[in-house]
Amino acid sequence: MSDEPLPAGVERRTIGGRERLATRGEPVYGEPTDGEWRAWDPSRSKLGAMIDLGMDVGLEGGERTLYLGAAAGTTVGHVADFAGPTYAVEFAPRPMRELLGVAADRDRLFPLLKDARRPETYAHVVESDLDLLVQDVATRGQAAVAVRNARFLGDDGRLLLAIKARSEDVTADPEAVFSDVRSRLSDAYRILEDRRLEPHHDDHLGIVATPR
Ligand SMILES: C[S@@+](CC[C@H](N)C(=O)[O-])C[C@H]1O[C@@H](n2cnc3c(N)ncnc32)[C@H](O)[C@@H]1O
Repeated sequence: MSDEPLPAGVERRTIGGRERLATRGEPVYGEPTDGEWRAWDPSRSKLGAMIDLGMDVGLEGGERTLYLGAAAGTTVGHVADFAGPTYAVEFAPRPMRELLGVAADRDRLFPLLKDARRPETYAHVVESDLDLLVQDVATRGQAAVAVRNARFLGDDGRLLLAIKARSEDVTADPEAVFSDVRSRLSDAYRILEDRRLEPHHDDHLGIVATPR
């Protein structure tokens, strides 16, 4: 838990007898609720973990957002509760079906069944000059995906990136993987902060960066 300011629309509230991160919206994954507020579980969300651990994510609320690796909408549902228009890219049809249900309750969430390695296939739909790019694809080549999608961010935009070490190389030392990712990202980004996401997620690195 930390004193970093939270984006408008994200609060620490007592739900179910303890203080938790929360956003206002329809429940998505059986999370505890209190009135309109629903708990944001950092152990099920890399972005939730980054915020809970006090990383300076630089969000204010209302950001125009591209989210890569949306899965069934656990995290992007929270993002769409506090952000502006939120484009959610996912390439697997099965989680996409659930994501469509999450979007049905959120008029700012736009699911796209697309491959994040091929941004040219959604560049005609997604706005440019975005405020925020969130990425959690957990597949090999995570840095390359972030670099390819930098084109959507405005000069002052933010990248909030989760890197899963085992997705790059199950046998490698996670610190060696993270060091390689930092170096590859430097083609397109300046890293502002990074930290490991334990105890919420083992062998993951959270990165806050801005375009070069
Ligand atoms: C760790 S899960 C994401 C969890 C999600 N971010 C959350 O917190 O709710 C990774 C997701 O990224 C998707 N994914 C992986 N590579 C992708 C790609 N190239 N394009 C689009 N989606 C991809 C996977 O299908 C999977 O659903």
